[in-house]
Amino acid sequence: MTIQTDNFSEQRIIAATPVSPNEEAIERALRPKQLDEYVGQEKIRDQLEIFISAARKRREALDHTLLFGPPGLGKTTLAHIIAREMGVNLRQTSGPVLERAGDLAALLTNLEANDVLFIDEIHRLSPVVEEILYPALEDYQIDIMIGEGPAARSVRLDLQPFTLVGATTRAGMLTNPLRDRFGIVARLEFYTPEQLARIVSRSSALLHAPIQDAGALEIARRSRGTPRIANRLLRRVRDYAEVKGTGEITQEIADAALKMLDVDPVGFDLMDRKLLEAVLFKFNGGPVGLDNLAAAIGEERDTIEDVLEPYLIQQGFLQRTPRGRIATPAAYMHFGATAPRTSPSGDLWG
Ligand SMILES: Nc1ncnc2c1ncn2[C@@H]1O[C@H](COP(=O)(O)OP(=O)(O)OP(=O)(O)O)[C@@H](O)[C@H]1O
Ligand SMILES: [Mg+2]
Repeated sequence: MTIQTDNFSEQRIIAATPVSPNEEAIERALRPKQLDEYVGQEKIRDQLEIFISAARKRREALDHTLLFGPPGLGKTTLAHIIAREMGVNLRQTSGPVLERAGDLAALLTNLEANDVLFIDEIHRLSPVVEEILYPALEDYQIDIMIGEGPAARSVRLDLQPFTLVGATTRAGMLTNPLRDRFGIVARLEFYTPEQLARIVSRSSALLHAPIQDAGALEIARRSRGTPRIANRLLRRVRDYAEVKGTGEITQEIADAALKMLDVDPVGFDLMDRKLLEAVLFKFNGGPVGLDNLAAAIGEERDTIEDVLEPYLIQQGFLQRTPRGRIATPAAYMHFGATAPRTSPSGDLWG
């Protein structure tokens, strides 16, 4: 089987981003609507519960909230939950969509008291739009220019108090002044297999697909810590169960279906294996720089950094060092190879 590498995420079964508009519609249907349906991320949930109930008691807007973490971990879901728990409207937009200052001004002036403005990919706001946002966040005011040329003048408008919820896969790419204006900063973590199994079971109930606990756990273990992937694998396994089995998702059915999809027992697909094999065998375990790695596997830097690497690093197969990426002994073991006794930096592996 050959894989096109220029837009692999469109066909990659374990892509962490939605693969089609159709998938987004399915996701909406599976999305938890309240905080107590939201699985995992306990720390964030506990904090939000307190902050939301305090804000509601005071009848104030919730503090501006930044959600960050790899794709598919539930940022958009959480933004919707926040608005719902606050009992307010949610207006949604994204960094790249807001091209001109006027686009943002139009949104801001239409907000009602304590509403949530959700800006996805907030690290991609243009500087002119960001300028408008600062006073809006701080004082609920914006300055807009009316007219052009010598007759132009600036008018100050008062806004209703509101909550900005920003989401990003790249907190490091936010400008400091923007980051400083968020009172609540929540970093989403990868989910454990047990948490993902709960998500899979909940989703199968919503899809009316019978599933055994062991089947849910098998899907969960192979979902790269990511609910979006778990829900996608569930849908493919359900197809397999309906055609090749009785319809019920058992561990055997899940295992066979995922094998067929080339998702290995730890959830790596062809792209993960390609990346790790390149580090291990083309670059002798590293260190290898991001650009060299990107060229070797025919993938974009951003995709490697945002989508592929975070899980490999979190699982301890890969490390980022100042001199580049290095493969760990776990990576050697996964491919049945023997790790060198010393790490690429010269230390003995612990
Ligand atoms: N904590 C959770 N509990 C249950 N389901 C979840 C949870 N988090 C995410 N999901 C499911 O995973 C899907 C993807 O989540 P969501 O769209 O919120 O991710 P995201 O972080 O916004 O991704 P992206 O970075 O691509 O925008 C949702 O449709 C939802 O069904
Ligand atoms: Mg999202």
